[in-house]
Amino acid sequence: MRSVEDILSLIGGADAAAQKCGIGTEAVRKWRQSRAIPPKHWPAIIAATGLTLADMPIGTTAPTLTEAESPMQADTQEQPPAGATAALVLGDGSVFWGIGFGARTSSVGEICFNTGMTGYQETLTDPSYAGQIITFTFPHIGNVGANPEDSESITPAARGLVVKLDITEPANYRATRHLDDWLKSYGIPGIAGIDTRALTLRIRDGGAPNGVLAFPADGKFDLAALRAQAAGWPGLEGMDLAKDVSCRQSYNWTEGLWSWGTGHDKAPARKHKVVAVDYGAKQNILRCLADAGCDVTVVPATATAEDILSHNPDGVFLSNGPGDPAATGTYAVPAIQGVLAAEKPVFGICLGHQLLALALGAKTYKLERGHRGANQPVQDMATGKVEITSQNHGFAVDDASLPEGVTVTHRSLFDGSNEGIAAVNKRAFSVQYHPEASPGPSDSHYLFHRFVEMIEKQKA
Ligand SMILES: NC(=O)CC[C@H](N)C(=O)O
Repeated sequence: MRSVEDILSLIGGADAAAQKCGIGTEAVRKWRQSRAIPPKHWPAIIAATGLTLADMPIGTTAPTLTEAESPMQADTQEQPPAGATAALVLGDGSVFWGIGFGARTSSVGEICFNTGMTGYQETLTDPSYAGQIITFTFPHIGNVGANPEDSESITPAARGLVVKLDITEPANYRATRHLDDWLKSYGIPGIAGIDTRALTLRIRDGGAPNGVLAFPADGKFDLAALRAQAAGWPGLEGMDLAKDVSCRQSYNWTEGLWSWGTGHDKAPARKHKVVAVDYGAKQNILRCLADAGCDVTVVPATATAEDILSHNPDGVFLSNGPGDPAATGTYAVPAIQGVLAAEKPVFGICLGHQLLALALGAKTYKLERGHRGANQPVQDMATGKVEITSQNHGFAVDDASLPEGVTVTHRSLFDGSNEGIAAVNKRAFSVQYHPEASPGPSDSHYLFHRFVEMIEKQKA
């Protein structure tokens, strides 16, 4: 990172800088005072100096955005500012200009934010992000590159990423690729130089907007068309995406958890037959099940109760996945009801939790703002203990709709929403958060053992 003074001298002084950025010298005085240059001016500075995003002075204290300074104001300009190569265009017409990376293409989806400080590769490959463009609030994205071991799926489902700083050269011994190169190979576009703090505040206050991330190969932006595309996207509500990201055929899972030195271990003795319904399963869930002694057969999202029961499972696992649970429920609910009627122990995570709730007769709804990050506190209602959890969901189970015999086992300490249920007279439970979090807190690993204990009791 360069200092403001350094940059001003490269440009030829405060007056030249003010002119290049189309602002007054008073504004440049503010840069000096705060020792930071607001991101909206970075493209012009980069164009004038040949520096990179990594050189931009971000300051040591978080800047307070006043109305006048808000990048949202400046970024509604119709022409790309000097140096801008990509744009994030929201359904309400606002435009954030920035610098593109990854694949030169454009994609449309819901713009959400994730507050995790680690695990961008796991996040980008979590199939539950299908249909979404992820804003990372943590600024150092790309610093550990990408590697073949940390993916949660074979093909990433996220539609794009929005970051503050340019992605740097990887600095980690496990890195085998630069994140930019990795993104290109999967056709995922990214945009840097965005004031992610301002964008996140906007999502927090106004809900997750739909938008287009455009990084056109020819450098041309048809804003009217991009605005129409963003506004015309139907949104995640009512959208079934699980069957798009699910496996097409059943298969057996054998890999265990990752450890230093040995990588992904082979799973220990497999004592219980578990069928995992793949609505977009994160692979570390399958590893956790295998590690807990389960012989896992993964079946497609559209598997019927008959298909599932034909494997003669000791227990059935319902995976996480993208989209609106109510939409996926049209085929998943009858299958889960059939499994419950056969009195098989059931464990669900995230979308699997929502689908179990629907199968038990409850309802789900879209959260005003989703939970996405690795530091989400959840209370276990039975013990009063607080778990720090990893989460990624935009829908939730409506407590008020839970039928008799279904209890709330966990609750979010952020907004009080439902984080877990158990069906008292059936061997079925589920959580909204991700106990397999990789990387992330491991407070909730006990849930995999709870599932195995449930299976053992049923077998005894
Ligand atoms: N991670 C998940 O399984 C997400 C579930 C669901 N698609 C939601 O957003 O709430």
